[in-house]
Amino acid sequence: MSQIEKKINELRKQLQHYNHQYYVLDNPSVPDAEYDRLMNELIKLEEAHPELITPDSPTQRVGAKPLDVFEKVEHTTPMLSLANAFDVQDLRDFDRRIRESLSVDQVEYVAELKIDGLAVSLRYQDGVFVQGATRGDGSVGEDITQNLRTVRSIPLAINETNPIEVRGEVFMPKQSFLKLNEKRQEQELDLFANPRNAAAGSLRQLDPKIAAERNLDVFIYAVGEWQAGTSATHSEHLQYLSELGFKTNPEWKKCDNIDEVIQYVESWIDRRNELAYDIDGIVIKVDRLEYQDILKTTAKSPRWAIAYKFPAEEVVTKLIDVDFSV
Ligand SMILES: CC(C)(CNC(=O)c1ccc(Oc2ccccc2)cc1)c1ccc2c(N)nc(N)nc2n1
Repeated sequence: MSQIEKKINELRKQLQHYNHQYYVLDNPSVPDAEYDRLMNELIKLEEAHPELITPDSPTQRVGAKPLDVFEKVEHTTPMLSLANAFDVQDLRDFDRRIRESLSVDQVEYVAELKIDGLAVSLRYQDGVFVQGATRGDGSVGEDITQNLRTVRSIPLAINETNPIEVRGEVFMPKQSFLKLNEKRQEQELDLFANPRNAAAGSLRQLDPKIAAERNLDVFIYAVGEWQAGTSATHSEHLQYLSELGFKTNPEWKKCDNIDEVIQYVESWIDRRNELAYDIDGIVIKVDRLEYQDILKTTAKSPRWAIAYKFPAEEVVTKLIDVDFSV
């Protein structure tokens, strides 16, 4: 390996580490000036040696040209939707049905925040991000790889060489949403009605340079296709996803029974305005994967998971309701 290649690989490793600290762990470990100096040094070296550029290089976030159309993508495992629960009794019914099906007295659950964004699927081959898609109808989505590459908290490379597909929610933080609408107001453009629509509208842009400016973020919450999977529980999956370099939501909680789930749900009903992003409920999943396999799924949603929906917050000002249902 030449000195140049050594230098390029060293810069990539450093920048990938700094990116992980800044965008995934929200814990910057180097001054911006130092980060920019290293990035400029890598850009110059790659400009001088374009044959050494790889798709997972930190310089390759924003694609050059806009697409004409989004290609269709078939999901190898369905991206399931969730049945809803609207009150505590619905949660107790959910738990009773599961305990009866499994003939057990107690079931452990994982409770997670339900981010109000856009569901996406990310595929990695040989540790490199190769394709990203919208949920679509659950079986067929749209290829938005170019736009997802611009989401800084989506790693372009992970330390898992087996093929793996993960699912998560892309969202726009509340502050970014307010700033974007202020800018659009100045430019006399239509305003986005809420952060979810703004995120959907950003991911539907054919030009990745526009998506790159929208400060989108992601939380990964499930493993889809993964031959090498050896975890026994969903909570182990969440820990593993984080070790692989994915941004997972830190508020998830392992609950020993449905009573603990209900405490968690009730604790968040009044706390959601503390969060930097919108949530529209809590997702509750049976933790043991063997139980998930026994319970299986109905036509479109798992029997082992449910979404507790919060009542919609009253809308103070009704803005133009932009519909970018992706
Ligand atoms: C539970 C699941 C539907 C994801 N899970 C899947 O899509 C899924 C799909 C096939 C699976 O089974 C497989 C079958 C064959 C091979 C591999 C997996 C497992 C999970 C879901 C959906 C939306 C969520 C959301 N908005 N927020 C949070 N926090 N969690 C969420 N979780």
